[in-house]
Amino acid sequence: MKYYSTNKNTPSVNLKNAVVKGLAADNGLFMPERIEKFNPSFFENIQNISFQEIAFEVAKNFFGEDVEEASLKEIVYDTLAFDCPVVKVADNIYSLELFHGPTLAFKDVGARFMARLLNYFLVENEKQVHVLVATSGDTGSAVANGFLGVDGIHVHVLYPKGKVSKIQESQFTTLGQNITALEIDGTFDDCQRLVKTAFLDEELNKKLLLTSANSINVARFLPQAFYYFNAYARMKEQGMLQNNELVISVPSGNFGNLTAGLFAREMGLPVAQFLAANNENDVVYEYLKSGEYNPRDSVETIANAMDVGAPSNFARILELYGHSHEKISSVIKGFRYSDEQIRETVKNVYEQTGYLCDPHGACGYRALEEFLGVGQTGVFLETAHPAKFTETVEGVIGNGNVPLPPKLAEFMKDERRVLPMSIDFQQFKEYLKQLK
Ligand SMILES: N[C@@H](CCOP(=O)(O)O)C(=O)O
Repeated sequence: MKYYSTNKNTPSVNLKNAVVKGLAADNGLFMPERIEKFNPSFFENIQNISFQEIAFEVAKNFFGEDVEEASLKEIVYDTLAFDCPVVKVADNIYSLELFHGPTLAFKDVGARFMARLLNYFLVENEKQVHVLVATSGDTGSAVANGFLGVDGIHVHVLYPKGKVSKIQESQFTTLGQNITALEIDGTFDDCQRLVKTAFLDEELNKKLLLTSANSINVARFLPQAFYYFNAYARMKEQGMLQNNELVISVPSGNFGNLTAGLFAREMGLPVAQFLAANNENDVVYEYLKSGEYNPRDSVETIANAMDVGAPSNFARILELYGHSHEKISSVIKGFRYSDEQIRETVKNVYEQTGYLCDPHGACGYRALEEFLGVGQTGVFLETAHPAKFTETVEGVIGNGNVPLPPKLAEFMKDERRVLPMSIDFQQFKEYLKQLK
């Protein structure tokens, strides 16, 4: 399969190149040249198929021509060493819990898959690979953990100083080994700008093998489609759909997660409607309403992983629907919530149902509550474990007792080690130039 750039100013590449380069040479995002539809019979029996089997079928659609079947199967099965269950929260509202992986956030699926696929492609490669990753909270830890201790790969995590939760920060600043945390005096968008500029810098690219592990990278982004298929299967299996239309609500920041859902729909997954639930970083929300897209600097919110002012994957959404505002705004409905509304939702859902949402999941839940009509069933993506946001969540539910899962407590033990850096690209470049 060939991958072309959304900017269409550079030749298409094969999967290996798309994964190893991350970003296209013309600053566009790679898109697969085809999206294969499943035969409708696949969905008739999907409830009888396991998560790993479903994921393997989806993976074959994208990667089957470029990765040997047995290896692809091993990569998929090894990636999904944990479950992504669907649980009932309220009448017709379900949570797709994506926080049962090693770093307790949805990024574990894509990051683990990418780490394994990169390893498959680089087996013969002698050169050290430098993975540059910008994070507003969750990607950094998932990528750091996915690549921890992997020979020949060094991960550099850029995160905005003071703008991620304490636990999120400890998850990528305490690991040491082949993981370096760069504390950037700016926003997530500044971090993303620095890494994208590095990918396009000729001098750096002559010297170093640089790649991205953000959802820019197709190997990080496409596997996120796995859990949409599995959610449908498990809901069907447990009689949660009852012939109702399925509405999926996605807390959205860089829009990789929602875009993966759109790809799943293009492959035939029966989804009636997607909801994009934003915090106050609402550039896509505005686009959906008006057709005007004006990226701008992000603002800080309590749903910090979604503090993105220039979402990378918007380019893929435009491409998927031929840049038609009409099509995009019919498939995706936008919702936007203030910090106050997010707190209110965490509290109300907890008091009314006993379910504790994290601030991002709360946006997803609220969008469903506002949108769902008769004959529809909704599922929201619970993108991270609420304990990753104890500072916020405990204050809201008035209960200083959100138990810290042992996996998270482990990260809090070690010493935090960071390299402070400004948003000046030259400083970042000097740092990269001294690497081997
Ligand atoms: N929400 C992210 C921001 C980066 O998104 P990605 O999906 O492109 O890696 C985070 O938590 O870091």
